[in-house]
Amino acid sequence: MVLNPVISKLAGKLVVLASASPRRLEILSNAGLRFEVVPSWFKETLDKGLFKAPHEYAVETAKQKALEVARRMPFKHLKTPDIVIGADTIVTVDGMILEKPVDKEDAYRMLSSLSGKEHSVFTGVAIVVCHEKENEEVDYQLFDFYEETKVKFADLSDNMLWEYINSGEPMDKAGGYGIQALGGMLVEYVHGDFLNVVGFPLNHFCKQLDLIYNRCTSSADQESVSVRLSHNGSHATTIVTQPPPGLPAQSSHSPSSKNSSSANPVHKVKRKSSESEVDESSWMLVNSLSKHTDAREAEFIYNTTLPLTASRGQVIELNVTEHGDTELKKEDLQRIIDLMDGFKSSKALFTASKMCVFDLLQSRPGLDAAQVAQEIKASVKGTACLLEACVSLGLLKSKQRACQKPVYENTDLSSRFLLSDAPSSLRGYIQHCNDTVWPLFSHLESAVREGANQHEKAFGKTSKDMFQDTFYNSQEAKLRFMNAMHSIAKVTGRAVATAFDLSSFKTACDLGGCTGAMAYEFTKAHPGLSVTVFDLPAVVEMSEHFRPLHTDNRVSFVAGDFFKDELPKADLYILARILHDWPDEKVCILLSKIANACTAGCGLLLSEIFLDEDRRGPSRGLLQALSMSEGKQSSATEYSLLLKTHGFITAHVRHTDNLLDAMLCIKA
Ligand SMILES: Cc1cn([C@H]2C[C@H](O)[C@@H](COP(=O)(O)OP(=O)(O)OP(=O)(O)O)O2)c(=O)[nH]c1=O
Repeated sequence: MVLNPVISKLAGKLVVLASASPRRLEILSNAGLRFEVVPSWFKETLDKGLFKAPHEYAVETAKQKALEVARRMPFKHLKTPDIVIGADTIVTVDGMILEKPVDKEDAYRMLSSLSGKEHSVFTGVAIVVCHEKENEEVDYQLFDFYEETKVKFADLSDNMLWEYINSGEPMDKAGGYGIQALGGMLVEYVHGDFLNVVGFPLNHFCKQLDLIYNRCTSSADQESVSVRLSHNGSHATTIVTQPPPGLPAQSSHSPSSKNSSSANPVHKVKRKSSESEVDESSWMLVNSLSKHTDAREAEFIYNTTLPLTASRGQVIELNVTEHGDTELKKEDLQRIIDLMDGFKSSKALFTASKMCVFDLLQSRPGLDAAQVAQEIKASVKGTACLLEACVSLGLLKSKQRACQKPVYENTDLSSRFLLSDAPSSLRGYIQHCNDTVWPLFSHLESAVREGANQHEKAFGKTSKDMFQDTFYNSQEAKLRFMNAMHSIAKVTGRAVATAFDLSSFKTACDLGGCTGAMAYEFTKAHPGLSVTVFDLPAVVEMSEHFRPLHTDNRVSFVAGDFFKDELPKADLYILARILHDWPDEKVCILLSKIANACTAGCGLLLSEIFLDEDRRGPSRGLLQALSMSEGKQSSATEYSLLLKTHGFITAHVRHTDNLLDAMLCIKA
């Protein structure tokens, strides 16, 4: 192809975009590049004061984003990419660097500082080329560059600014505006690459790829630094050959050049001293990325005492710890054992919970096995085994005085999550897992063979309407199901409710909001918000039982079927754990109804487990899919594209550390 000879060179390679930006995804996929998205976990917290020029900050951040993903993938995704692309966009005005606003006031400050003036938008881009060697070693080559575009804003009145801010558009964009959408109306002129402002300088990127793939024949010719990373042991290895600002550089790079290069972190190893130069002024960035260390938590320490340097193009090899291999094998074995025994642990938890062991030991700590057996009406032998198993799982503690029988009490974990009346009780959901999910999973092989749910085999019912057949077919089953939804919503609700600034919304409607547990979390988190819970009449009539003791009247209930009936009017619709259960046709009906009920600027807050873009995790979401409901599990991008077809623009995506992720979309 003449138009994209370089892009087509990447066909067949595993190209990874280390970015959660939907704009970058769109620009690169529009250019015909095929790639996976693995958003970087690198936190954009480099000290801006340490950089001589703003673009250096953007380039360094882009590098860190790309390297974090390049380093993480062999461990977490068990595959090594061929190329990782990272980018960082910043806006600079009057010597200040503007990134994404943290709230509306911040957006106002940013936009008013841009009003009537010309400013610069810089995007730093890093391309990490990975060469996998024998022994699972990886050489990294790093290429980076930046692009500057000048943008002039018209004079903006306060009214205009606030209307724009209230559209929700500024919040995930550098400088608080999106030139490609409503923000385009604020702009008088653009000098330079427009796509650079949107987040990715495509033209410069193609030129850079051309340099890498067409012009250079050997790595030594290129403006890059190679680093070899070994990941076949318990420690990863890499060394930094070029320090961040403030530390002495080992190799010069021209400040006027838009191409600079460096390579990066990680180590805890023995090095082969013969393969490196020794230099008193050298330094090394050390990151203890041990087998227990998650890259997200890894802490970087500057260690000025290690005399190790490298220059451009030089490959440095470091050894892993001598015991790396042995440790890994032990770990592997343990992992398999944990997987084999996983079902036993689950069932022990379900049984102890069902037999009220945790409630009993909360009210009467210090009982021995015989006393517990008597209370739960079970055999002493069986109870003793169950209690000991719970101790081994960290759910109970046992104490034993000399010559006496052991006595039991709850751990902090069980007091928090396993008591019937704990604020974060998961007992209802655990019971649902025992009574409903467990029987379904015992027919997993049939489910996999048939690609269909196993309700009939597990419960003896046909499942045209799963909810009616399984969850609402008796008063008792309905209460059990509502209890399950209530407990999970109470545990996840706060993280979802506080994921975004919702102050511009006054009324919300929680579709399929069940007992209102999520709705109460939303009203707690947002004092100006009232929430209507919309659910089936059979559910609404029972919702009284779940009403919290202390509440004002900002949560109300309306009975109806969201596929058939008119939806209550609201500024914001909430869909939490709904879409994954329904087939595409039904999802389409529901989203069309929401879209029709929304005027421009209305919000849709979607909360689900978002799969990683490469569908390799999280396992909670992928295991949930095995129950073979008619719906499916999707990634944030897939949800975002789905909602786009219904006229919603994704404003923010949040991967919470809780059980559910969230996405806020605005009706265009
Ligand atoms: C100025 C401007 C920025 N932007 C966006 C591009 C970037 O997505 C964002 C700047 O934030 P970045 O930190 O560069 O990127 P990101 O947080 O969106 O994604 P990641 O860190 O995972 O790579 O601002 C626009 O969409 N339009 C604009 O006009």
